[in-house]
Amino acid sequence: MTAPSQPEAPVVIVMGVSGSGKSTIGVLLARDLGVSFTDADDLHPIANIEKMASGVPLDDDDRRPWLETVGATLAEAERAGTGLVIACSALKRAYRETILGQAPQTRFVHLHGTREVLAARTEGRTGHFMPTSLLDSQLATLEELEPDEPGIVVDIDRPVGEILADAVSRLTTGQST
Ligand SMILES: Nc1ncnc2c1ncn2[C@@H]1O[C@H](COP(=O)(O)OP(=O)(O)OP(=O)(O)O)[C@@H](O)[C@H]1O
Ligand SMILES: O=C(O)[C@H](O)[C@@H](O)[C@H](O)[C@H](O)CO
Repeated sequence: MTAPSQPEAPVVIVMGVSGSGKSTIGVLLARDLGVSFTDADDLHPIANIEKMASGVPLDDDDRRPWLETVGATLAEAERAGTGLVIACSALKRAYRETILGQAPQTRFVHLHGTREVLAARTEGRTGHFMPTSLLDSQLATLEELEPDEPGIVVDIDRPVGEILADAVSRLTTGQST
């Protein structure tokens, strides 16, 4: 499907479960699209970070104010015409709809991988608050990006450069899932 019109400065959420590469790909995607980058992990209330760090998954109530902040941040980028890439898990369709209610031009890049690849990635990093033990809850919560949602699904089982090139090319030609 081809989107009807593409804003010159895109507003994009790089989404997916913990360890899917949102921060890694998001910062590079922002660079290539010529817009700023924000990591939604930096928008979580401290209580949410402490909860995840202690091995307890967030629930809808924990995520609600955070998603409002993410949506408001994207809406401001839309209004100002600056564009923005945000790395944000956006695991459920209802969360994505909340964000679209605030920032309707948002497009999603869903970084998609198997549990095996995801576990290898989270186990391979150090100094991050999110324990690998929460991966199963992240996967159980995830509702994959569907064809009628605005965005693309990108396979993460390949080098960063390939993922990035695929995402840039499909976003800039207006492809959707
Ligand atoms: N394509 C890739 N190939 C190999 N390693 C990768 C790839 N993408 C990301 N990584 C590595 O996987 C780990 C997880 O990536 P990253 O931190 O970007 O994920 P994330 O989705 O932002 O995670 P979280 O949501 O938990 O913060 C990092 O150590 C990163 O360097
Ligand atoms: O919705 C959630 O449960 C959270 O956003 C998590 O996904 C983490 O913040 C992120 O993945 C960092 O590890």
